[in-house]
Amino acid sequence: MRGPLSILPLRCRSVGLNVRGRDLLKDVTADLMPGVPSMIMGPNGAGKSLFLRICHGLLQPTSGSVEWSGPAGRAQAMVLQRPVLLRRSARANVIHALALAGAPRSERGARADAALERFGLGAIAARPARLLSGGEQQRLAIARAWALNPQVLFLDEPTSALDPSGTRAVEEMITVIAREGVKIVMATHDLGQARRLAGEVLFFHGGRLREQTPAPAFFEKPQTPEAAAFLNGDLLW
Ligand SMILES: Nc1ncnc2c1ncn2[C@@H]1O[C@H](COP(=O)(O)OP(=O)(O)OP(=O)(O)O)[C@@H](O)[C@H]1O
Repeated sequence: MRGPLSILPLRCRSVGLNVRGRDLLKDVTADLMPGVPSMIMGPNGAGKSLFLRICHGLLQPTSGSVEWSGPAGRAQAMVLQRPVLLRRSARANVIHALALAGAPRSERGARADAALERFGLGAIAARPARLLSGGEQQRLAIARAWALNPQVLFLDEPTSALDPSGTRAVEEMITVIAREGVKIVMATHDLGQARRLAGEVLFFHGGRLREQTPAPAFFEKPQTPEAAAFLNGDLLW
């Protein structure tokens, strides 16, 4: 774990999100602990993205509470499915994020270079970020988030728009980052990907957390019929 004080566990208690009378999330209670990657799984519309957004602080729940164990401010970051990149070079995108995070001006260039090199992106540093391929853009967005030294990194379906080689490259980055001690919390509905990356699975269906289970047990013997149907390819929403 980086930094002296861990912001984990993240404690979600009876979290609900009701929009115009509809429960998009209901009674979600979970602890996100330091350690292995947590995969947020479930069919389309299950509430995975909403849960991540609430954990990250982009959305406020309408009931319940979400509490970090320490000052979380800049110690947690999120990468979206389609990352937002500025109309600047790849390197300038990382430098801009470091500036927003308050990194001293004198350090930004070196830290940006280190982040790009760390993930094999040195060759694209000077290229306009918006003209990179989808896979390169996603890797840049993850490198940019990593450059901020987060303790927790939320990823919302980071490979859903990528081809197999782009997906593999992103998964390799995520594995490296997780091994460094950064807590990964990631939504995916790609079963193969979840098997490759998950330490535990939080399975959502219909806005509810149906189970939170260590990955091997989830894939071998899920606790709920909905998760079993999902693993079988029979649960589409
Ligand atoms: N701002 C909103 N207002 C109303 N409904 C919303 C809003 N955002 C999401 N929803 C609905 O909430 C449900 C859960 O959405 P969410 O994006 O969390 O699903 P998901 O599990 O991430 O699905 P997918 O795998 O398709 O991305 C969906 O039915 C969605 O249409």
